[in-house]
Amino acid sequence: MRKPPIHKSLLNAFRGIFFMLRSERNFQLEVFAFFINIFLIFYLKLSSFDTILILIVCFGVLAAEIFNTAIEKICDIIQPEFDKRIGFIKDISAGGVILTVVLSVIVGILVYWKYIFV
Ligand SMILES: Nc1ncnc2c1ncn2[C@@H]1O[C@H](COP(=O)(O)OP(=O)(O)OP(=O)(O)O)[C@@H](O)[C@H]1O
Repeated sequence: MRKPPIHKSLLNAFRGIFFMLRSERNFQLEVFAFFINIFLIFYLKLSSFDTILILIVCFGVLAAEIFNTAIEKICDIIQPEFDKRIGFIKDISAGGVILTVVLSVIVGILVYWKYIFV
């Protein structure tokens, strides 16, 4: 298959993100949390280093959610019926998202602590 031009590939990728925004509740919540962080970055005047830390963990969670959803969709195509193995794969995939969320909470507490309480 011929490779699509770069602008077409970008368009496809953004369509994927739009699909996530429209249909995935967890992703919507994580995008909401992302905008709260953007607000806090400006409101608390975070340093460049802390801003980068917050942005890395925010985008990490969003990317993990997207990969998790992709894995779930593939699972649903491969096996629409109940299957313990599919359940296990989906649980593992969801576990990956949880890990990124835990990291983001830890980083969030350590970063914002300095600006709010110190
Ligand atoms: N085909 C299946 N066979 C067995 N268990 C399944 C199957 N589909 C889903 N499950 C179980 O239900 C859970 C939720 O799966 P579902 O596809 O509904 O994802 P979801 O509600 O979008 O979850 P998430 O919040 O992780 O995005 C899975 O983690 C798994 O334990």
